[in-house]
Amino acid sequence: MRSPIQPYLRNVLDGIAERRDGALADYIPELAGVDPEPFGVAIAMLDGQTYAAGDADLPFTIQSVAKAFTYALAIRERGLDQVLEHIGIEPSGDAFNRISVDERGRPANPMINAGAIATFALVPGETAAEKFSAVLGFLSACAGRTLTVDESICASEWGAAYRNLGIANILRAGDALAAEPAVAVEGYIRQSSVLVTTRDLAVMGATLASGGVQPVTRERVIDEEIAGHVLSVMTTCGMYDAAGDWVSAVGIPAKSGVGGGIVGASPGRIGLAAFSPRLDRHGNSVRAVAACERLSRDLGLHLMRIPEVGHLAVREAITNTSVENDIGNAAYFRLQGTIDFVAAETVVRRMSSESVSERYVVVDLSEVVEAKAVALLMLSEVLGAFCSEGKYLYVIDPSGIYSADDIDAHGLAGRVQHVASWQEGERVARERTERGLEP
Ligand SMILES: NC(=O)CC[C@H](N)C(=O)O
Repeated sequence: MRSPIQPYLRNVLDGIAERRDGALADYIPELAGVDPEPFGVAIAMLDGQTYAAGDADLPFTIQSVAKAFTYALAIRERGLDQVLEHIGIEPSGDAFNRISVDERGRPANPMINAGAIATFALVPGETAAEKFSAVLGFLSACAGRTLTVDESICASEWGAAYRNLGIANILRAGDALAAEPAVAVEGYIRQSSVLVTTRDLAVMGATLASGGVQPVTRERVIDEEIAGHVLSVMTTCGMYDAAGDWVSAVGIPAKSGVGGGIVGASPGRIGLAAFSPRLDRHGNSVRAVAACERLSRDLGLHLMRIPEVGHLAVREAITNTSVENDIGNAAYFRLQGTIDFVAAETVVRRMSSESVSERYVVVDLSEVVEAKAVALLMLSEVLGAFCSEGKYLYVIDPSGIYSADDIDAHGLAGRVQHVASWQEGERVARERTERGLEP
């Protein structure tokens, strides 16, 4: 059977393709000559499956989309504190090519040119080539294939790099650039000239969306903490002076480039990308912005419009049964899904609201996908209270959601037992009772 997703993406393109407003970036001579018509869109699931339509496999220069990834690399190599010493994380409200520095002389954020040049300077290596090779290696690791450079666009931008060299010189004069201006700008321009496809960008977005694991190679390229930080800065600064519009209309951490590409990373969900060369006055692709807006709306990806699923956390609860059930008069709580704070609140409210008359309490976690630390803490509190009432506690936990270590850490060692099934719980409970053991 054919997946409905590919035709859907085709439909997204068809609805936007007639838009021809916007203009090519012309301050880079070679970019002014690219074909303005291509239009591609792609999404990548966190297991590496991709869906694409239009010109999604056509290569174009990554330009400023690289900034988000080089920033991740610099943090991985230097640590967040050192990177924050050099580059702020406040939206500048200015165009991407302005010398936006804060009162400490740091570039306002890493997503504008000033901040990206300072970020590139922090990448390990002495020369532009050494630093660039680390960047190319990282971009390739995120894309899951070896990326290359468009040499003619690179040379063209380097030949007209007056503004970026000016920015770098001012940063260096203010002690805010950790390399010689020419080294930082040369490497930064090479990084901007890396060729990617829309599909590559979607996969790279998925790498950030998954918390740092490349979905195809399964390589962990950055820590979850770093991924979360980068996504935050993309949310507030990734679309330059259109960030406010972007967050309200699309609500997905993203980064655009003057090559016409936009990468988006919907945390824990998907990576997405769109590409078309004509740009709006902010330097963001007109059609790619429109495509991302449509995807966000149709696929329900807006960060501020998360469906509330916590109320489904308790799938089944059997308490205060007068009849003997399978496990000899046990209370049974079957949980499901991802248990975060909101879900755990429904669980503990349910467990503690009624006085549970049964002597055995079974908590079945076999359909729980993940439990956050706060959820285990809350569950442990309630189980601890059951314990003090003299109940026997059993956990069915085939995928190790509530490990022996967690149980220990919450002071319930020896009081909560893992069992494979209801039946095993009953057997263990009977044996203990027969041997006169306390719960
Ligand atoms: N916004 C962008 O994509 C700008 C990148 C481009 N290489 C520049 O520095 O001007």
